[in-house]
Parts: sequence; structure tokens; C-alpha cells
Amino acid sequence: MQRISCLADLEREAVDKLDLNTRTFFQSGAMDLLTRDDNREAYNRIRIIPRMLRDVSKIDTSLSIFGQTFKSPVFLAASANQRMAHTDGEIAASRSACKHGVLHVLSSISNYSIEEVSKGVADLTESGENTSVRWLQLYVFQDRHISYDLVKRAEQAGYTGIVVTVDTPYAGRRLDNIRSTFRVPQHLSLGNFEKYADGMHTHSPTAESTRLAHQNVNYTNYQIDPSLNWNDIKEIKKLTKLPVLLKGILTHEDAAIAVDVGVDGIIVSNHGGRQLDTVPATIVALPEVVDAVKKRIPVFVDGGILRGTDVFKALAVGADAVFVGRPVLWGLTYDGEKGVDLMIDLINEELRLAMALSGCIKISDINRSYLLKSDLYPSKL
Ligand SMILES: Cc1cc2nc3c(=O)[nH]c(=O)nc-3n(C[C@H](O)[C@H](O)[C@H](O)COP(=O)(O)O)c2cc1C
Ligand SMILES: CCCCC(=O)C(=O)O
Repeated sequence: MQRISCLADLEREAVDKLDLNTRTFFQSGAMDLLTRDDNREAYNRIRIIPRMLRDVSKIDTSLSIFGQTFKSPVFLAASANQRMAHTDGEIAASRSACKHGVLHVLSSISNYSIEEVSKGVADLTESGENTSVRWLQLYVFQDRHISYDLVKRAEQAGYTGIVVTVDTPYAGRRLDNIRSTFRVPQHLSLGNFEKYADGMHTHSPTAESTRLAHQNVNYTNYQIDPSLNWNDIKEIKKLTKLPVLLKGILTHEDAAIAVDVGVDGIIVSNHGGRQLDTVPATIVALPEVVDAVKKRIPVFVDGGILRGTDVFKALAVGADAVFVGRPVLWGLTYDGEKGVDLMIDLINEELRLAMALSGCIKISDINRSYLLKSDLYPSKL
């Protein structure tokens, strides 16, 4: 077997190992996959302009956000059902993030619960790692008490941020999941919701409702509340002292409202092309969001990031850090925690090299002057 040299190799190995059901769940995007694929192609169209002779013998990829220090700006995005990739699922991904000093975002729709993941990383604190690099991704369910309780549980379990996903009032229409009838394997449950299966909470998502939602038998079966609006975001802000971020913003208009209502951070995302097909690639949407936010709050981006040069380009446009989604699943599938370690090491090494070869010594050195101007997308501003 050839050695894994980059994230694309890791994807190939993982895809070879997976059954059709899991593979289509991970790879799928909405409708014709135009946005999913555009996320990557848009990075490929941007050229880096390097500078020389700057003593690049020491490269520092560390950064600080909300008072927390991270070793690299490549974070791990939330994805549902990570035990479909590997039996250690979310615990393995979270452990790997803690060891590397980068963020792990736990999906609301995880197989291991908020508390199980906390327990699963606890021994790393004893060996000196910072295990507070964990945020919770929040879906706002029709039964608001469930979502509000998830926030409280996250606070108690040592999570340090809440990421509210705002692009999913309904699940996108993912044709391959409909064609091959997506199923969460019977032995997996949705850890966070077991405590609500008491008859009191009739709107709690279950593994069964998840199955149906993915088959689009009933779009509302995830029990996500499609009435979610800006007033709810203000309520969530009142509920917690943790930073509250919005994931799924794609326009300068929404970015400006987010800042006005007191949101603490924005993740420019199109859900990996899984929601509304034909929305712009995230690296295309990023400049107008960055320009509207004017550094008042951090801006992050995800979607299609596979190379160290992609990370460099996103930071050059103005992202504070980036998230990778599917690559976490490829790492998990390949070799559990060790596979995620490998994924993080590979992309960090590529970023380090991209910085050195373009003459950037630290993260704050990276800016738009390192990109060919004609490749930067026209902003709506
Ligand atoms: C299998 C899968 C499950 C996902 N589940 C969630 C989720 O539960 N909540 C969420 O906010 N985003 C979810 N996402 C979206 C990711 O957080 C992220 O936005 C996206 O994967 C980034 O694109 P990339 O995969 O090209 O890196 C999921 C993505 C995938 C591929
Ligand atoms: C309604 C979608 C829930 C899981 C998810 O976010 C995804 O599969 O992309």
C-alpha cells in the first residue's frame, strides 16, 4: 500500500473502505452537487503571490480566539453520526483535536453524547493537554427546551462555545441518500437525546426520525424548528455566557445583522454543499462577509478545504481560522483517532510549508496582498 501523502489520499483510502450507505451519507450534497464541487474548484482558481528572502526558518501557526490559544487555524467541523466512520466516533475526533491544540465542534446529532465526549477526553487533561478546545454545534429543535438544555449541558461539561447552525430549517435534498435509502445503522443511537425519550418530549429527534429525515420521507423529522429567526438568536445569547456563533452565513447583509444582534462569531458555510444547491462557494462569499464584519468579531469559513494552500487562501481573504468537515470523517474511517491525527498533521504541515514558501512567518502576516487580485471575487459591497 502506498503511503498517505495528503488529504485526497486519505479520502480515497476511506472511500474504498466504506459501504454504500455510509459513503453516500458522507459524500452527498444537495441536488446536482454544484455547490459541493464548487467549494473546491473555487480554491483551485485562486493564485498565491509569494514573497522571498524573509528568514522563514521558524514558522508559527498559533493564534488566539476568544482568549483561547490554538496551535493551528485548522479546526474540526461538526458532523452528525461520526460513529458511522469509526466505532470511537466523536470521542476519537475530539481527542485528536485536544492533542493538536485545535477546536473540535460536536454535532447536536452525535452518536456519543456531550458528556460521553467530555469523559472521553478527560485523561488528556492529566497529561497536560488543553481539553477546553471543544464547542457544541446547536440545532434549534421544535421543542426549544431540548436545545436550551443542550446548551446548559455543554456549559457543565466544559465546552467553550456554541455554534448555532442557521442554514438547516429543513434538510437539503440529497439525491443519493434518497436513491439508496440512507440508514443510520441500528446499533447507533443519538447520544444527546436519550435522556429526553421519556414521553415528555414528543419532539425529540431519534435515530428513527433521523433515518426518515435523510430519506426525505418527511423533511421535518429531525424536529429542527424551521421558524428559527433573529429573535431566537437574541434569546440564545441571553441563555449563556459562552460565545455564540452562527454557522451558515453567506452574505454581507446577514453578517451585518449578526454583528448588530451581538453574535460573537460567524462561520461562512454552505454546509459542505448539502443544503441549497447553487449557492456560491464559501471562498467566494467570504470577502463580502469579512468586509462587512470589519474585524468586530471573528469570521471562520468551511467547505472544500483539503490543502494547506486552501487554508492559506482563506486566511489571506480574512478568515480567522477554517474548519474541515469531511476530512475528519476520512481520517476516522481510515484509522480512528490515529487517522484524524494523520489528517491534522498532513494539513498543518502543508500550511506551514505554504507560509514558508510565500514568506509568511506568523498567521497575522497572511493577508490579501498574497493573492492575485484578479482572482479575488467581486464583492456585492
Ligand atoms: C456527513 C456530514 C454530516 C454533517 N452534519 C452536520 C451537523 O450535524 N451539523 C452541522 O452544523 N453541520 C453538519 N455538517 C456540515 C459540516 O459542519 C461542514 O459545514 C461541512 O462538512 C464543510 O464542508 P467540507 O466537508 O467540504 O469540509 C455535516 C457534513 C457532513 C459531510
Ligand atoms: C438535517 C441534517 C442533519 C445532519 C446534517 O447536518 C447533515 O447531514 O448535513
